[in-house]
Amino acid sequence: MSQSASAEAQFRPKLITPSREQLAIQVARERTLIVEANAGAAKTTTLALRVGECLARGMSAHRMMALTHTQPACVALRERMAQIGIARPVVQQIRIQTFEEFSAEILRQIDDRAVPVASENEQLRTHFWGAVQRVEENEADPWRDQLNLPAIGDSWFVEEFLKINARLKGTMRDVLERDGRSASPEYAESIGIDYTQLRVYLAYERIRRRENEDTPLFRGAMDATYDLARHFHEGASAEGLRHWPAHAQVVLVDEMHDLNQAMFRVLVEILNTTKSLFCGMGDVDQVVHESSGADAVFMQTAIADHTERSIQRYQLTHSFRFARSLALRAGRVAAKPYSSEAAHETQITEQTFSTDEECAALVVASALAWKRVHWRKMHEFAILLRHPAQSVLIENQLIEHALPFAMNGFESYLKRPEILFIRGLMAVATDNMASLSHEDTRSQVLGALHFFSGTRIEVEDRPGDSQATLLAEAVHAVRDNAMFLTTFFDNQVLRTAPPHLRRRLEAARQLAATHSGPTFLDDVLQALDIRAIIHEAYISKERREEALSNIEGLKLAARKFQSAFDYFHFLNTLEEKQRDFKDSKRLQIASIVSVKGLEFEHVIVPHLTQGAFPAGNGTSTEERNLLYVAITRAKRQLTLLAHAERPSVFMATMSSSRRAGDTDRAA
Ligand SMILES: Nc1ncnc2c1ncn2[C@@H]1O[C@H](COP(=O)(O)OP(=O)(O)OP(=O)(O)O)[C@@H](O)[C@H]1O
Repeated sequence: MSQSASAEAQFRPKLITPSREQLAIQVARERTLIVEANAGAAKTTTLALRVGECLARGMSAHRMMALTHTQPACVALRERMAQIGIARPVVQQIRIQTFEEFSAEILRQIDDRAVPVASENEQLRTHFWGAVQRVEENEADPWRDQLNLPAIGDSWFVEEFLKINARLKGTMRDVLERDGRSASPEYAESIGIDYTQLRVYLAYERIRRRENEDTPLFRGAMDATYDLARHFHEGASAEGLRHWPAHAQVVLVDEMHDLNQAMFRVLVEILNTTKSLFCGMGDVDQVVHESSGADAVFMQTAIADHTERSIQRYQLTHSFRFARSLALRAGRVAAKPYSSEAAHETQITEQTFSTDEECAALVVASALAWKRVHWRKMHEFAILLRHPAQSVLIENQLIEHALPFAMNGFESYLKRPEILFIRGLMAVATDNMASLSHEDTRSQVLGALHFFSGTRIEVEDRPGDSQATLLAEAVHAVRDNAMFLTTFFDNQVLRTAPPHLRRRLEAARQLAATHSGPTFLDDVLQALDIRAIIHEAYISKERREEALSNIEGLKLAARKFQSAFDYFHFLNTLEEKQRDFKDSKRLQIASIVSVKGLEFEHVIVPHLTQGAFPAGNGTSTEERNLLYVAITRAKRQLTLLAHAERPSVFMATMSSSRRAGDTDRAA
């Protein structure tokens, strides 16, 4: 096959020599290809090779299109095409878009007016609180007694809502499954969500879609794909739409494993209305967006089931990103054949720890060792975490060792609401805003004070204004003037906090204003009864535990300073300094999900403890896929840190015959 495919190929790439697997895909004559590829096995590059081949055979770039999930993926695909020798002006003619951009472009011809895009979650929050208000005021709801509406500012509820919103739209479940049924608690349960959340979702969608008019009021992330998919689902046709790719000859989809129902519905419409050659690339073991409806099923028979096409399957099994040592482990995790054609080595190191402090110390030692050799390339060192709370001790130690870092996928623990709440309280108690010098930090602190104390903002002469509007104004005010925080605390927080909480807030403020010394922070937290505050503020057990670990981390770090004030001032200076560092000088602390598709020279995966990673008792597919994504980001070095007594079951999965502490070098 390799010789004939090679002889048949009319496109000769620059810089690389395609492997046998790549060549087979490059020249394949079948109309509908699905390529199952391993991580780092050159999906993007091979799509570029196929484009090169189609161009060499006389097809026009104007009639080619590629759909991806993210902007960086579009850029990467264009870059890869140029790298292998497709002229840049030709690359520019190819329609390469995210599903969302494509859908938005098509909808512009369908909408009867321009629809604003709400790109920030902050913008959606206002509509979200509007939806909560609607549900609250709806006396006609027969299941009203089953509602459990959030207090204004409950960021956990908003966060959950945003996830549910993404999931219901990604899976289109409410569109596909309601079928005339009423939105009852029973129905909510059948689609796996809480009744209150369902009600809020429906109210939110009514606001967004102007009580179900055709053209919505606004679109949030992924709403264009959902709206277009619904448009087709309701029977509308793509015919006659000016920017519809009716004449497309080549249609490509990268990261096909991340397709959800809404994207798939749009893709089906393209496949059914064109005579195009289709090639979709994906890795079923990289599905980690199940929560927004991503489903490997769309790489299986779905296309054959919904179009007239029959599918031909190909594979890409050799990694070019990392060497055989890691390919073997990745293959064991995903239970599939995996080899490597990388020209470099990948070193794998396994170490054990007995306490979380020890684990953090190993991470930092590894980062320092990397820095000694590669100080210019700190951004190529990535610490990949399964849970946000795992960053606490690591951040503390990185700060101690003056190692700058950037966070990806979640906030630094010092920016999480419970810590901001304490920082705000301290600043107010001492009437000194010097530790909150940045306006962003101040506005986050105000939000945290508001949230944890359950404040209901009241402004004279404006009884009709919504809480969301008043809060937004308060945030605006504190950005301009730091001292506004004290005004807000006195006039809003203390005035409306329930009596038991007000007493505790006043006691903590008093203590903070008059005491100092090593036990100072512990005493203030005790006066506050921070446990009770966290318990009241968060509904989820997981979130409460995470908040308490964040507080413990804060206490530990503050103990190393003369007083907690010194620590908060130190933090402030550090925040200022971190802003000055170029991204290339900062190592990365990231959630695994946020680094999909990226690669780093050195990846470290700490906290491989049974119960932490995999979380809970199980080894669900999602946990396994997360591990797979994490380890396959490494190019030259992978460090795995496992608990000495309770190692993650994944350690055994990955290395059948290795002992902990072994260092493995293989080409
Ligand atoms: N034939 C080849 N010879 C050498 N290197 C190659 C070849 N094909 C691709 N590569 C290199 O392999 C690396 C990984 O390729 P690519 O990014 O396309 O993988 P991917 O499958 O899209 O990754 P992921 O699974 O993370 O999304 C790139 O650095 C690319 O330049």
